[in-house]
Amino acid sequence: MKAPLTMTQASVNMPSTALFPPSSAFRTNNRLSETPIPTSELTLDNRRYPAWQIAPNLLVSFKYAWAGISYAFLTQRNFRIHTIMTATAISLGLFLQVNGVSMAIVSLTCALVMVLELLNTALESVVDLAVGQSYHELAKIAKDCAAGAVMISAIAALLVGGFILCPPLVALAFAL
Ligand SMILES: Nc1ncnc2c1ncn2[C@@H]1O[C@H](COP(=O)(O)OP(=O)(O)OP(=O)(O)O)[C@@H](O)[C@H]1O
Repeated sequence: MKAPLTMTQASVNMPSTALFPPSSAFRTNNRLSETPIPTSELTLDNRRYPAWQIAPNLLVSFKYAWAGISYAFLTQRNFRIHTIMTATAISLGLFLQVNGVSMAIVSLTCALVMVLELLNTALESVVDLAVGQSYHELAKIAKDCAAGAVMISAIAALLVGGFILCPPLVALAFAL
């Protein structure tokens, strides 16, 4: 039985044909049958449902990740707002010289909002891919819940930012 590859082994040892196999090999090697592959046998080259393309190395993975972030920034108004809010909160924290733990909390909370907005965008795309422009109650539930998750995280970020940044800001204002 073939031993599962680690990520490093896979990228060093795997021939490019394993990542981009011809269609016939794709079906046999990747076993696109209905037979489930035991988890212990899963490797990088026999993913149950391989993607149209798989990133061949870490650098290319980063490129795709950046493409996703750029897409969200260019197309999602809310993502742009979250980016500006994050930049403002972190700049303010640095300017007010709040302590390291507080900066970490502000950064993590802001990152959570941006991450959820990215996931919301991803989910919207998958839902649109599945149902197109037709109405479906489950599509509505999926999109509304994802939007709700973003909203809750944004409210939490505002509260965290307010609790951490407002006291030193007010103190500074009174000191002037
Ligand atoms: N296929 C669908 N079936 C049913 N309702 C839908 C469907 N597509 C969108 N909706 C409804 O319209 C709302 C807006 O959908 P849309 O895809 O425009 O999200 P959005 O406004 O871009 O969300 P966000 O502002 O978070 O990016 C959804 O929250 C949902 O209530």
